[in-house]
Amino acid sequence: VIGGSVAKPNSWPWQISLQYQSGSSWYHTCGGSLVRTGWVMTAAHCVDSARNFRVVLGEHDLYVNGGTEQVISVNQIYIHPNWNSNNVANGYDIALLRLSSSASLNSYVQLASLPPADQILPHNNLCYITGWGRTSTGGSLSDQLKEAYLPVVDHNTCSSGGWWGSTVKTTMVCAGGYAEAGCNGDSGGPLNCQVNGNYYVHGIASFVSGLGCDTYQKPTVFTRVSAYISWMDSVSVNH
Ligand SMILES: CC(C)c1ccc(NC(=O)[C@@H]2CCCN2C(=O)[C@H](CCCC[NH3+])NC(=O)C(F)(F)F)cc1
Repeated sequence: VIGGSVAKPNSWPWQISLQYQSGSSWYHTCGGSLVRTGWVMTAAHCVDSARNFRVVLGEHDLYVNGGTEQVISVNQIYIHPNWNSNNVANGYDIALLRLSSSASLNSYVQLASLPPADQILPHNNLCYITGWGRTSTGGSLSDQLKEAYLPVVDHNTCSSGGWWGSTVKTTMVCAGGYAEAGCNGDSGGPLNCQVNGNYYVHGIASFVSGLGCDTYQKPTVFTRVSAYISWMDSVSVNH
């Protein structure tokens, strides 16, 4: 996350850290959201490599054991069937992770609220991106979970010339401030949007400009969660 600030610990209790094993160590690679006690929602591009993954819930500082963490291994990965790892602009950058055991819900670990199917937020709707991603383009990951104010940029604006053009589809949500943005390592994490006073996860961090995370008129692009409610229901009801 570029800009914004360190979040109050566990104030986004559905946020998870997705980690992969290399040797005997584990590394943060992406964010994600707990959507059922046994299911995590993340980006397809986070899990389309043959790696061993685990999920850390109730996390704040990646390098400090705060005593609220729950570490659970990933049993099964369900990537959207239409996902094409060679073309993130096609969309479908969404995956569901089946956990090997159920998370215990408490004040540090809670389920995300998902929007109703097909809900589209208005321009400038209040949203926050959260994550442990790079804090500057090419910089290092954040030790502690960060949050940044990222208002919605409607499709009309986001897909216009000089902005993302036709790279952005209606199955995506754009959000961006001027100094604030998602960055590498925030992938898969939530865009937390306030609707009638409550926060809903409306986006899954998908891509930013290859020229830099906070490039002018290239807001952060998220998978639009409300476009995939039926797919998620079909996966979880059948597995
Ligand atoms: C032209 C279009 C298809 C396109 C647009 C932007 C990109 N951006 C990128 O590839 C930049 C550079 C480093 C990783 N990155 C990203 O945008 C990565 C992964 C993208 C998945 C594609 N492999 N995503 C993120 O950093 C984010 F925003 F989710 F936190 C790639 C392709």
